[in-house]
Amino acid sequence: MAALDPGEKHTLFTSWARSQGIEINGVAPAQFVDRGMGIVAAKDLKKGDCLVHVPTHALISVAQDSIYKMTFPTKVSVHARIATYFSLLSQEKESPYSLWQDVWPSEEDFRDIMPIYWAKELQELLPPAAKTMLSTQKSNLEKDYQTIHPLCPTITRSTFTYHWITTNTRVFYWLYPNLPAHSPRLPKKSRANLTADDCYAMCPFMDYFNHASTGCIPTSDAKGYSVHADRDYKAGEEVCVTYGPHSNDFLLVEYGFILVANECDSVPLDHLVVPRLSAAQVETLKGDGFYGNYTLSPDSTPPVCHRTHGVARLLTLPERRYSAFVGGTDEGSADQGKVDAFLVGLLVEFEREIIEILDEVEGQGEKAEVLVRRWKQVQGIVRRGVKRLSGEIV
Ligand SMILES: C[S@@+](CC[C@H](N)C(=O)[O-])C[C@H]1O[C@@H](n2cnc3c(N)ncnc32)[C@H](O)[C@@H]1O
Repeated sequence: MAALDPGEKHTLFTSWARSQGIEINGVAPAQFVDRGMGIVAAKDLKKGDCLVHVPTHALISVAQDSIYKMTFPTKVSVHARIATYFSLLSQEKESPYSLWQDVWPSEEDFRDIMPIYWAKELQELLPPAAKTMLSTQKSNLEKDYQTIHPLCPTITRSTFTYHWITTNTRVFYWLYPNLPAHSPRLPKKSRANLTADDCYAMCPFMDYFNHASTGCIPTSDAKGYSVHADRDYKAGEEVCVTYGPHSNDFLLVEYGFILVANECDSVPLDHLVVPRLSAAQVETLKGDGFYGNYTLSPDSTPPVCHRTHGVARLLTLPERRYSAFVGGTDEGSADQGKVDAFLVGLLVEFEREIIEILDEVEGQGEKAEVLVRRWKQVQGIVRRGVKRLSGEIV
């Protein structure tokens, strides 16, 4: 349920956004109980209506004068440059973006929801996939802080962390379509060399949109970033965009929330499979491109991915049967019963572990509420996997 009058600071920011040329049509910011701010339809909307357009000159990217002129050494990531820019602005009396910065979640808000801010013992209770993602996130942040600290010693670790996480949770993918392919303003000086980590832009007002697995799909071109309605909306309904086809472990670590129903959800099985492999089997799998990323998806057919079928064959059958399967000369249906029985065994073992972990997580009280919900989802996915693989349900 949204509060339609979100308060003065949001009204002031919205007026400022309009003064920057940002078009806002029939939508407004609103406060929600469980997700901070979001966007609601301020009137009935029609599919295809342009709801928000942020012109290129209003985006904040490393190609924009104010960051480009900071002349960072090339080793400084795009993420770090943007976080540094906003960290430095936060130290100034007057910031050109103060009205925008005023409507961002506070560090206190992040402490509750973002796993990177949680106590170590709570982080230890994350599902394995989320734990791996958190570890990568922590080392990226640390690397960025260590490169920035000598260059900008006035930025404290906590200020940098806050702006790095703010950037992480609010950034849009921007391929610099307004710049020539070899512009010196491109982070790698040639469009062909860009990776996803180079393509960051902060978009004022657009960053109010919350995520849904089915929602509006933001689009960009040389003129800027836009959101069009993906369907008709009634006045008062929340309008979401989709951040991408992400699992709930990813959403939890990168954005601090999980969806109740997430059609893109899955449970990686690497922590169950990899410890069972001998060094020789690891080499074989690497050589065949079948090492790691073993995934259980509750609703796909079959419920585990092709890679998992491959590794399960290596672990249960003579190697030639595995080779025939990964080489594509045998689709492996004759061995399917044996392979499925092996997978069911793995999942039943995981289910036992989950019951113990849930006991521990439930003992952590209110601060672990999202973890309890996530582990129950994982339990549901694993149970469904067992039933489908054992033929109890289709
Ligand atoms: C781009 S911001 C969206 C605006 C944000 N809610 C705010 O208060 O400013 C992304 C953040 O919004 C929250 N969020 C987005 N979608 C959500 C959802 N479906 N459920 C709960 N929180 C969500 C998460 O905290 C996420 O890190």
